[in-house]
Amino acid sequence: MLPIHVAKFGGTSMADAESIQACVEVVERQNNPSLVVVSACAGVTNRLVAISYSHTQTERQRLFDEIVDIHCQAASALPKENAVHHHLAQLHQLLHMLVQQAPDTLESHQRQKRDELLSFGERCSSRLFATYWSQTAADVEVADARSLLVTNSHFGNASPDIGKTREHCADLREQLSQGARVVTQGFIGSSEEGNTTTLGRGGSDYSAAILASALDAEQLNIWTDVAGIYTTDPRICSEARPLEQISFAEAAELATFGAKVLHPKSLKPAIESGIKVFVGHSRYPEKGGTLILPEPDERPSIRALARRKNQTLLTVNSVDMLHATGFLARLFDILARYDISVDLVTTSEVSIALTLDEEGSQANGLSMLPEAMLDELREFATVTIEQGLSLIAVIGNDIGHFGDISPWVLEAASPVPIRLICQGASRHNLCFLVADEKAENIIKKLHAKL
Ligand SMILES: Nc1ncnc2c1ncn2[C@@H]1O[C@H](COP(=O)(O)OP(=O)(O)O)[C@@H](O)[C@H]1O
Ligand SMILES: N[C@@H](CC(=O)OP(=O)(O)O)C(=O)O
Repeated sequence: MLPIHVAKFGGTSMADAESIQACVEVVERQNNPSLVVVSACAGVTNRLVAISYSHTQTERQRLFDEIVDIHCQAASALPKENAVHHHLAQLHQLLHMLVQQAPDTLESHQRQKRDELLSFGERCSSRLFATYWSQTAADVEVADARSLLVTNSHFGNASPDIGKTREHCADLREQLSQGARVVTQGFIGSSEEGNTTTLGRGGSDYSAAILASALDAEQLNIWTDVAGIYTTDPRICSEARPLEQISFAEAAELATFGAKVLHPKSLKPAIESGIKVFVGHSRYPEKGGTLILPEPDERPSIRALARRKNQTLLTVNSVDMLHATGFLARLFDILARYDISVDLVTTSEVSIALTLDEEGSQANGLSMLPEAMLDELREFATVTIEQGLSLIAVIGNDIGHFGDISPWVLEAASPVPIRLICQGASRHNLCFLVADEKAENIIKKLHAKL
């Protein structure tokens, strides 16, 4: 019996009938028993998020109609009499009931209901994938991820319970080893109380990694719309090159600093379980891809560049900070209470500058700078907010330990002012902030020297 593989297909690979059929071919070409984990069809989750924040019924109905259209398009290559049309109609009916409800006023209820709403994207796409698959193969089943992946009740950004998930995956492991073809949903899980949860935007990679670990899989294959991890986002720089290999640590840094191709959390379960991760193109699997390994053959000092747009720089200035203890603890406590995660930090005698990831929060419809939080900060400090910044990360190995790359960065950025620069906390990156509109050009200049 060959070891189990997990194949994850992202929203771009699930965009329409033709793309889904290409994914089925990819899976059918694999020799190993594979669990397929799918994301919602491209554009569906964004619309579901928009529904959950929209206060007008007309807007909600319009978004719902667009979702139905996306699914009908995706099902268009299936015979009219196929049961999937009936299944989709049932799911759409359930979704419509949620769409018609006015948004809840209680934030905690709202979060729980939002996760229920967001789950429909993957619930529909998994059904579509399984149906296309069953056109060419027997014994295709859909496993509800909510009976496999157990999480806490942190709706919108739930954390997995690895032990319980493992227990819940025992039957699935058996089924796969007996040759069953199983499709499940990425992104969604269930709390112990049985409520639907989601793992955060882009979380299907994370689901796939958690399930791969729970199934003792040998390899996790992430199939997307690019032939692997590139030296930088090929949409920014046409000169970007695919990387044959990259280390877990470098890939994690790339993902954290904006390379959408991989979810930042997805590597942890893979590292812990020693699972190899491969990233490839679902339309052109023959192009090869990137293997993420603990020890790649080469460890160049600069491997790749990443960019995260829409960064907010918060500068908190207070003379109380001078020689004071507990100041940072107080500041971070306030941020944590408002669920704000901090990225880069620099400090001086009386001020601290930190970046907050606005793009990620906006994708979830959240405000990055709630007034109540700013009021609490203003009780003991002056607060300055700068927006419209891009974080550029230079990623590699032993950065700052053997030779200094900052002159190279400063030269590429010049004459654009650098608002903040961070190096030293990790051997794998150097990060800096510049105005959003200047970032692409700087990346191209830096990339030309890679
Ligand atoms: N370093 C990188 N290498 C490859 N792709 C990258 C990189 N940085 C950003 N990307 C972007 O990530 C996209 C794939 O991620 P995403 O759109 O989330 O795919 P999926 O729908 O498969 O989850 C690519 O189209 C590419 O533009
Ligand atoms: N559908 C979810 C989960 C996901 O991972 O999607 P994708 O694989 O298309 O990034 C989202 O859009 O957030």
